Order: sequence, then structure tokens, then C-alpha cells
Amino acid sequence: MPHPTAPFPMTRPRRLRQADWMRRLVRETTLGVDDLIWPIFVTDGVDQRQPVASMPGVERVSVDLVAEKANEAAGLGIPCIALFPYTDPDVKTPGAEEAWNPENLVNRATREIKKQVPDIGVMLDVALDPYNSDGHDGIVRDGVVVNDESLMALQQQALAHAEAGADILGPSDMMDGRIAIIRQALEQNDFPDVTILSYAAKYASAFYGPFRDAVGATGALKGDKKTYQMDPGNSDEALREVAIDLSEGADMVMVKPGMPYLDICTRVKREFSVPTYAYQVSGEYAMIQAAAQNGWIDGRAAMLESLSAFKRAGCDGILTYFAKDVATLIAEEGL
Ligand SMILES: NCc1[nH]cc(CCC(=O)O)c1CC(=O)O
Repeated sequence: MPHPTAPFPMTRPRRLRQADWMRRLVRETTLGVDDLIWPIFVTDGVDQRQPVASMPGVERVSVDLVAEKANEAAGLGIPCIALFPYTDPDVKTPGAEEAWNPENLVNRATREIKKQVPDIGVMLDVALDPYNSDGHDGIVRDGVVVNDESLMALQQQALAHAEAGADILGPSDMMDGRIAIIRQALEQNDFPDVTILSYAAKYASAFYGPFRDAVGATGALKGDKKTYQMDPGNSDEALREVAIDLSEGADMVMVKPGMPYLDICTRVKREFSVPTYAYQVSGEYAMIQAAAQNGWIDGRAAMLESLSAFKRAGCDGILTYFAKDVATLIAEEGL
């Protein structure tokens, strides 16, 4: 759209950048604590804190300490946390049955949080990879990730998480038809308010490496996830995936990874006008932290710039390992 602008020197864009107060006055988007979902890794044992080597600043904590983290998050005003399990390799099976064990790590952690910190939202991933000895998000038969049999497993997992008290389910598995089958199970089992934040446009990405370390899936994974996660070259397909998930009953959608896919965030938000989130994934976090530790970039500035880019792209919020750091900054200094 052509805008009428006076020629230089009548128009001087720098007038609007001359001072901090002016820049604040004309800023188009802002990052706030309400935009954040904080992922937390859960591990076995008692009083455990294990740093994740490839994600400086991130640790796995045992169930007894999870509520403490949730409490900190709630105190900072973070609306929601997402839990991911580091499952003991001995418990992983080809059928991933641990995924719907009511006593699995994330189910126990969720019950604990709901008891101690009732006012924070809890999101749980629906996907088999933390529980599957093959490291895949679905069930593997003869080397193939089979779709429809995986749906049965995912449905059971979703119900177990709803029963544990999860507020939001995040199907991250990219099987076809999973939103419909999960939504149907939730309605039939009297969980009408459980919300689905679908990982609708999830790409087969090299940026998930540190996460797979964090949940202990790196060694287990045979092959790659390209038969179910999306091809990084595709954009129209992301819109079709979002359309399908919304038509099956998703309430909110997510694009993942984040920063390399801001164009997808923008298209999705423009096209569908539904709550749209980005996952700033482990590899994105690790890159910023590693460069900052080496003194190559200003870590704090890069963190804030990367997160406000999601807002500018149209996202309603961001799942980010930086959530607590940003929320602390906002609490201490405003932004
Ligand atoms: N389905 C599992 C899942 N849920 C979130 C992530 C990645 C998150 C991150 O990298 O921070 C993954 C990894 C994968 O698909 O291999």
C-alpha cells in the first residue's frame, strides 16, 4: 500500500528515534510476561538438579522441586509452564506404554503443581518420544512410524495427562488425525475444558538437538523424523496443517522452531486469526547462550531482540527457555 510521505527533509524518520521516551511512544509491539510459556524438564529421584550441558542455564529437576519452579514462575507472573520428562531408559519400550502411566514423571509433577500452585497453567506434550525405545514420536513397526496405531497410543497418553490435571495438551507428534482423536477422547471423558495447543506446523529441524539431550532421546532415536515432521522448504503446507488441526478441534496453534520460521508465524496469524505461538527451541536457545558465553554477542540484548521478533511477526506468545530470565528482567526493570 503506497503511503503519502513528504520528501526529505520534511520527512525525517530519525525524529521518531531521537530518545528512549520517543521510541517507547511509537513502538508497535511489546514483549510482556503474559506472552511467556516456560518449559521445564523433570527427572527421577529426590532433590535432584541436573544441568543440561548443551543448554547453559537449564536444569532438569526432580518432582519434589518442580512445584518450587512453578511457584517462582507464578510469582513472576508467567501464565503457564510446560513439562517434559527425562525418562529412565529402562522404562522405555517399543510400545511407549510409560506415556500413559498415571505415575509417570510429568503426571506426578502436574498433580504436585496443581496442589501447591493452583493458579499457574500446566501444559504437557503429547508425543511418544520420551517414552519410546525407538526415540520416535509414534510407534515404529518394521522401521516405519505407523500413523493409525500411534493415534491409539497418543489418545491414551492425552487422557492420562488430562486426568493428572494438565490444562493444556500440546500434541507435538505430527501424526495425521491426532487432534480429532484427542479432542473426541477429551469430550467423551468429561474434560471439556482441556485446551489443545497444537504443534500444527512443526518442522523436521536440526535445532532440536539439545532438547533430545535434555530428555535423553538422542541415543535412542533411530533415523530422523522427516516422514512426519514438515520439510523446511514448505510454507503453504503449514497453512494446510493449521487448517486441519483447527477443523479437528485445536484451540491454539504453534509454529516450531521459532526464529528460522517467522514467515510461517506471520502467515498463520494473518490467515487464521487464532492464538498463535512460536516455540523458540533448544537449539535457538543454545546458540544465543553459547555465543554470549564466548563474549561474541550481548546475551541479554539478543534474548530480548529474539523474543520481541516473535511479537512483531504476529505471535501471541512464545514457549522459551528464557521465560524466567525475561520475566525477572521485566519484574526488576520493566522493559
Ligand atoms: N515431540 C517431542 C518434542 N517436543 C518438543 C521438542 C523440541 C523442543 C526443543 O528443541 O526445545 C521435541 C523434539 C522433537 O520433535 O524431536
